[in-house]
Amino acid sequence: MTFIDMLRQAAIRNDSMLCVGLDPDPARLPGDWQGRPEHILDFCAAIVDATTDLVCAFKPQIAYFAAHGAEGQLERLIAHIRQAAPAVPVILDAKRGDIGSTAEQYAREAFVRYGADAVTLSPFMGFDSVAPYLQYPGKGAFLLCRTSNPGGDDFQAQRLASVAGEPLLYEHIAALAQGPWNTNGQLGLVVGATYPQEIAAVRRMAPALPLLIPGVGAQGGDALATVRAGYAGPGSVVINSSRAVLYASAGADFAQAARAEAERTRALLQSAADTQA
Ligand SMILES: O=c1ccn([C@@H]2O[C@H](COP(=O)(O)O)[C@@H](O)[C@H]2O)c(=O)[nH]1
Repeated sequence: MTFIDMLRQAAIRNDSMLCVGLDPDPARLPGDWQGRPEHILDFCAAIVDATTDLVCAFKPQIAYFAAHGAEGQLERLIAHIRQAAPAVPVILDAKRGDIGSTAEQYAREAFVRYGADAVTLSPFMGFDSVAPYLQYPGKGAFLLCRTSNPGGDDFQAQRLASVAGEPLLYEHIAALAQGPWNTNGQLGLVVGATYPQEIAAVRRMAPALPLLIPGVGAQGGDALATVRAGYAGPGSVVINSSRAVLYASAGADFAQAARAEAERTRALLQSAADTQA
């Protein structure tokens, strides 16, 4: 089954557009695990177990594992998700972008070593830096388009005088992903919940692409405006929340608190979709 099909089916089955982001910071682990990176897997597995029926995807952020020499724990975590939630896709947030020969290795890392269903990529180095990921049939690739951080303005909001119609850079990326770059229907776009107007603009340009939307929760993005701007049916938006779910409680009840926060966020997002329908 392709990533796109898996995402749509998980969204329908769990009635959810929520993606729980797995960004385990050892300094914020609960109780006795605090400051102990060897418990990253224990922590993330407990979060996964508490939320499997509430999400359309899980998104581990590779930096939180690699920074602590915990790549082995990331491998075991993804294997755990396969067992605990076989129908929920895994999006590896790696934001890779390099020349083709190196990209081949990064693609192998994401899809063979970790067995992820989709990966995040920077399109900055052009199509040949993206193409190696498209050699894996059915796997997904989300291109950074209009990121959630304020510094995204520095490049993404600049006008491209060299392209007909003078689009902004992020609009150009959306047009490429919707059109010539999407050779096998594997691409999606990353658009921040902190910029709902830009989500709407991207949705107009790319009506069929899945949008990975971080920025609700800890970054303060407007969840309702996000859904209204981007939702186009099950699997069309993957709205990520990491810290707000992971660290809902620092105590022994951390997994229950994560579930409660995930339930609250899922319901909020669904309410916006329901009022739109
Ligand atoms: O534009 C982007 C792209 C990726 N991210 C990633 O999403 C999560 C957000 O975490 P929160 O704790 O919910 O703020 C994190 O892994 C980022 O690396 C993003 O925030 N913005």
